[in-house]
Amino acid sequence: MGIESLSTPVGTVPAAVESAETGLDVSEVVKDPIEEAKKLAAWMAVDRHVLPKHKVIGIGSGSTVPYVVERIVQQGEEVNKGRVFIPTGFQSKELIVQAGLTLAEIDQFPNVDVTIDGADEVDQDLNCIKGGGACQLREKVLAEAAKTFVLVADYRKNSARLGTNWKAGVPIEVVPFAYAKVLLNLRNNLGSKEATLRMAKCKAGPVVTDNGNFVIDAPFDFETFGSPIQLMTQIKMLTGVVEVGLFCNMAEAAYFGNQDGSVSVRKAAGGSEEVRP
Ligand SMILES: O=C[C@H](O)[C@H](O)[C@H](O)COP(=O)(O)O
Repeated sequence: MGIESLSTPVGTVPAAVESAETGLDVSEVVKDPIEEAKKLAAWMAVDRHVLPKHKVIGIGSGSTVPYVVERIVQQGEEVNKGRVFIPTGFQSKELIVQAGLTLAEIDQFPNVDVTIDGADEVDQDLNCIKGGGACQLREKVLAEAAKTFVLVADYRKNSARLGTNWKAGVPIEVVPFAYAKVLLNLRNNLGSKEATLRMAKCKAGPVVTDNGNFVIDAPFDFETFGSPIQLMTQIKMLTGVVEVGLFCNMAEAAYFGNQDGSVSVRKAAGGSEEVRP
């Protein structure tokens, strides 16, 4: 296997890799610091929050979540055979199936023990922006259904205030026939002059979500992000909006993997810690 194939695509569980030249496992040699940070956060969150007593587990979306699944698999067949795993979209459904875990849907198990998910940016109060992968609707349903909702991310997502590093705006899922009206509302009434319909790559036309809807990305100024709950409410009130990628007062804890190998843990109840696994 060549070096160019070492990066872990979204949707796969990372595995050890072997150098064609030496026959040695080079996964420990070629390390991407951002991937390492994601893994650190994901593993620690699983170790602390996915306990043997937890039987219904929500699996989020994005490039950090494969490490969550990887760690859950490491807990062993015995504990996992008594569990069901609920996906937040196509990608996490594939992850669950490929890992040999038992897939279920939220309408079968509306009471979720714990959901672990990634984030695009998290503020000091654990409010976050999600939906960079257009999964925010199902993600919010699983976050809300869970007794415990936990965020995992690398250090780039750790901000004092939303809108600091994530400049793409708030992802908003809209019903297709209402997108133009909602765009006007966002630009003219809520001050998001740069709000745009998210266009697909490798497909002509817009991104279509797992629910058959469109996504608008709406940037807001720094001041507006000072009141994320108010902003979320205003956007959600626009008719045609299905869900807003602002998750406020939902997460119990957030884990951020750092470049130095430590993990910053922040809790909604207050308090933070720097842990070196
Ligand atoms: O729609 C996608 C999700 O909200 C992801 O959880 C979010 O974009 C973070 O993804 P990543 O772990 O790749 O940064």
